[in-house]
Amino acid sequence: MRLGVIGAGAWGTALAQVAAGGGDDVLIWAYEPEVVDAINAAHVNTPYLPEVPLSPGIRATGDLAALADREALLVVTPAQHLGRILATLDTDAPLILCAKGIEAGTRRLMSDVAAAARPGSPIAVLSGPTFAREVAAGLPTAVTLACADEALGQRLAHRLARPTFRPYFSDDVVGAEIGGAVKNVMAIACGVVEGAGLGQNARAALISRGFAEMTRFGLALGARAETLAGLSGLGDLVLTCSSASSRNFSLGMGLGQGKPATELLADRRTVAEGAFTAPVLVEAAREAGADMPIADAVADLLAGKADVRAVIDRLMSRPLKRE
Ligand SMILES: NC(=O)C1=CN([C@@H]2O[C@H](COP(=O)(O)OP(=O)(O)OC[C@H]3O[C@@H](n4cnc5c(N)ncnc54)[C@H](O)[C@@H]3O)[C@@H](O)[C@H]2O)C=CC1
Ligand SMILES: O=C(CO)COP(=O)(O)O
Repeated sequence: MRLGVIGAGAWGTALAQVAAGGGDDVLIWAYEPEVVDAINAAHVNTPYLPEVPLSPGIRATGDLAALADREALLVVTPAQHLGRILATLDTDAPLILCAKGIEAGTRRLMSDVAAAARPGSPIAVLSGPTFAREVAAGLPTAVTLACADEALGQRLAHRLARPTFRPYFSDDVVGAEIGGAVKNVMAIACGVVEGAGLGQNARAALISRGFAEMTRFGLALGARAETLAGLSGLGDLVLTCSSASSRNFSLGMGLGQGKPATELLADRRTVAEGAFTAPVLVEAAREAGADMPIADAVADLLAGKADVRAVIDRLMSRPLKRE
C-alpha cells in the first residue's frame, strides 16, 4: 500500500516503522525540516524517537502536497493542529485518525474536525494502549480500529495488521475517540497522586472512578459501553495511569510535586494532550450533562485555580453516593 503518515512525532514515526516493516511504501510528513532531513539522510528521528533505527523504506517530506498520491493517510499530528493541517491537503483518501484529544474552542472530536476539513474522505480512528517506543521496537500491541463503514474498516485493519500489531475492528468511532481523549486527563490525575505520594489505593480509585467518568461522558455522546471497556478506553486508561512512560502521567507527577503547570509545559517539545483536553473536556461534559469531578480537578490544577490538597479534599468530601 502507498501509505502516508501526517506528523512525525514519536507515534507517527512508530506507525511508519510498523507499516514499512510489512512492505508498505511509506511517506511521512514532518513539521520540522530537521526531522525531514534526519529521516531521509540518517534513517532516524533524532528529536522524537532517537533510539530506533528506521527502515530505509520510509521517506520523509515537508511538503503536504507530496501526499496526494497516497492510498490512505495516518493522521498523527497533535489534536489541536489536526484541522488546520487537514484543510491544506488535496486528497479524498481514507483518513485514519490517531491523535487523542478534543479541539479547544469548538469542542469537536477529531472525526468531526476531519469531516469538516476533508468532507470527501472516509474516516477511521486508530486508538489503544500503545506507547510509541514499544510499538517501534516490535513489542506485541493491540489497538482498536474504528470505522462506520465496516467493509472499509475491515480492509484497513487487515492492511495495518502485522505479527506484533493487532487491530480489532469496531464501528463505534465516537467511542474509540472518547476513550483516548479522556484517558489522557485521567493519566494526569494519576500522575498527581504519584507525585504527591498519595498511595496506590488512591491511584486505583482514580482509575476506577475515572473510568466511570469516561463511561458517563461517552454514553452521553452516543458511545457504546463495550467500546469504552475495550482497548481504546479501559485498556489505554490502565496503561497511561500506571506508568511514568506516559507524558500525561509524568506531567501530573510534576503537578503533584507542587510545580506550576506553566513551568512544566514551557519549552516542552513533546505533547501531553491531556493538558489541552482537560479544559475543553470540562466544557463538553457540562454541555452533555455528564458529571466529571476528576476532570474538573485536573482542569483546575492545570489552570492554577486550586492546589493538590484542595482538589483532593474536594474529591473526598463529595456527598456519598451509590457506586
Ligand atoms: N507517543 C505515543 O506513544 C502516542 C501518541 N499518541 C497521540 O499521537 C499524537 C501525536 O503525538 P506524538 O507523536 O507522541 O507527538 P510527540 O510529542 O512525539 O511530538 C510532537 C509533535 O507535534 C508536532 N508539532 C509541534 N508543533 C506543531 C505545529 N505548530 N504544527 C504541527 N505539528 C506540530 C511535532 O512536529 C511532532 O510531530 C497525540 O495526539 C498523541 O496523544 C497516540 C498513541 C501513542
Ligand atoms: O497514548 C499513549 C499510549 O497509548 C501515550 O500516552 P502519553 O501521551 O501520555 O505518553
